[in-house]
Amino acid sequence: MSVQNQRIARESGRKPALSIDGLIKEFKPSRSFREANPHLLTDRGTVQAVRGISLDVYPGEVVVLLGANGAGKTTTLSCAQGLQPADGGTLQLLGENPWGASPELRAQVGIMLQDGGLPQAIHPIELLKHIAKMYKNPASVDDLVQRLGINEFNGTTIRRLSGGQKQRVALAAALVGNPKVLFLDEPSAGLDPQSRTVVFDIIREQRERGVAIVLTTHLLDDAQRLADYVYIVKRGENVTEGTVAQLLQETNEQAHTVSFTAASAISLQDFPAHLRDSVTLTQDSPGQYSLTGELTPDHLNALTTLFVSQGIMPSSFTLASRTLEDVFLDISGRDIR
Ligand SMILES: Nc1ncnc2c1ncn2[C@@H]1O[C@H](COP(=O)(O)OP(=O)(O)OP(=O)(O)O)[C@@H](O)[C@H]1O
Repeated sequence: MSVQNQRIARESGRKPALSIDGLIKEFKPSRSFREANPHLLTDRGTVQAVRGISLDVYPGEVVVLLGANGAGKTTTLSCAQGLQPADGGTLQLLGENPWGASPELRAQVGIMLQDGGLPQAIHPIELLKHIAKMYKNPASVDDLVQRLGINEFNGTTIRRLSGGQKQRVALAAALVGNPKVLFLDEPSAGLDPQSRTVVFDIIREQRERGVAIVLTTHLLDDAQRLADYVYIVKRGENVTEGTVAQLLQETNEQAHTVSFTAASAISLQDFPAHLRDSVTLTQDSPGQYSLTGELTPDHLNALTTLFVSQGIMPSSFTLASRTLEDVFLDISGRDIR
């Protein structure tokens, strides 16, 4: 499905819970930054951290915003949450401009920040009960505490909690008000596998309830598992968008990887000449190989024929198609900037 058709399917007569159109956000950089990067400055001496990002989030879907460090994700979400004013473009959160939004609107929005943003000197359950009192129809604090295993560490103040424990409290705090829109900044960062599974289940339940969820993450495996729709941004601009299936299909339908472990040295020269062009063979670590590219059954046949002729029994052999991580690295570049 094309991006346009995908958009129509998502809209289907509904209004987005969050709509961002052409967001611009500028910062006044430090003097040293200005001197080192004059080419990045606007006429006003500012730097544009966000240069026209647009995105929509509909009720009952998980939208994942992906981008390298500094791409503008946090700035975009912070404008969408009404924490900073935009310098251009339009934002609508549940029909209102989030900057200067009414308390009624704020009560319908749950925010889980990257650094927790929680008061430090209080115990977790006391904090959650306190937050619950601010809402007319709060969620059950007991349920959240039980689901997220908060009892285990309630004897400790927030300041002394581990990173993963703080994350769990921050998620509970974002959910206490039964929000219609949920912002999750790196919700699974630092979580152990058990907590990660619980957090994923909770996110999916919120989606089933019709909550509009927007999240950022650098864990692309998590993004692939959770996302109904993905936006990829780079240097403050949209680069591409779509469902995970659509992004995988559009970028390179044919690409697969065979990973295998072989005790003997193997080279592409061992393959029939007509099968060498469309693939690459790399040795990722001693004896661990990846054959990547437009693989056909002939490539698999050539590989197993090679195993037979050289008496190799691979200790592992995996065929995988491209992942969201491959798409992201192709789009955002593989180098650190
Ligand atoms: N208050 C600020 N003053 C100056 N520059 C800022 C400010 N906030 C953000 N920036 C700059 O804006 C750009 C975008 O930052 P932002 O935090 O939105 O990126 P991000 O995509 O969330 O990155 P990360 O993945 O590292 O969290 C960066 O270059 C950052 O240095």
